[in-house]
Amino acid sequence: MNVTRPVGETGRFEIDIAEKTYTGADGVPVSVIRDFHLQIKPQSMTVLMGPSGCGKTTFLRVLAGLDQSFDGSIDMPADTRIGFMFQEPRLLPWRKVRKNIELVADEGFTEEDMVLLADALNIADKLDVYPNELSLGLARRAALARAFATRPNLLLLDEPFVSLDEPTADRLRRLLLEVWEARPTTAVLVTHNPREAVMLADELVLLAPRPTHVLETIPIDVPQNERTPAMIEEIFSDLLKRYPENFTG
Ligand SMILES: Nc1ncnc2c1ncn2[C@@H]1O[C@H](COP(=O)(O)OP(=O)(O)OP(=O)(O)O)[C@@H](O)[C@H]1O
Repeated sequence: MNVTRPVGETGRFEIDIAEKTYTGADGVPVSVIRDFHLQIKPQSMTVLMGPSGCGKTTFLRVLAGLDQSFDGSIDMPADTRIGFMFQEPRLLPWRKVRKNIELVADEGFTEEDMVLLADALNIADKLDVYPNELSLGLARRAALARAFATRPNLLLLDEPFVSLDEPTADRLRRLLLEVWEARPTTAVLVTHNPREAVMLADELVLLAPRPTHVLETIPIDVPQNERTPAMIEEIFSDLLKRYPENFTG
């Protein structure tokens, strides 16, 4: 494997994965990512959409540095701190929510920061309970608080709102936007939900089936906080016409 991380040379996030393979149970290598090139704009929200099993989680893990066995290079600013919100909240069940957040928080994270973050995510009254007392929606909020407490400049979110009822998912998307807009962070989010993608993305990236690569990068220029439900529907219908295979109603 040839992994290079020329950290901080460009000040941008520049991803160039020639190939990422897994070895199957039969010992045969399976290519999951191939010829994947993507530039992520600092402080933007990049949303990745692609077919099931195409390699989205694998890509996030490679980007986070959790998986370093690939051919290619990933260039990002030297001081990049990465926050990762996994599909499952992954809170430590034997620690109260507050402790889960404190354990990963950045050094300068104060009680005042904790209160501000908990207020922003509407979990102020849940800080002193254990994770197994939380609904999935609340656990996701706690996981989001934990991700932001690291004060990441690169926040990776793997289907953060999947398996939630729509009103809860919608509230959480708005909370994510509020917290993200308040502390500009480069974010990369994976979703299967096209309306969610249109609501959140500055750049919407369509991915090919496995071995995955970028099919299309679609900028959405209207600021997220100006996107009304009608506008989201309009952008969605337009994309449905232009990319019928990638967007389904
Ligand atoms: N550790 C592993 N070893 C072998 N194969 C793996 C491993 N992890 C994932 N895979 C395979 O790699 C492919 C891509 O998996 P990945 O989880 O990255 O896809 P995904 O696009 O995130 O999927 P989904 O849309 O279902 O969340 C799948 O075929 C999966 O079975």
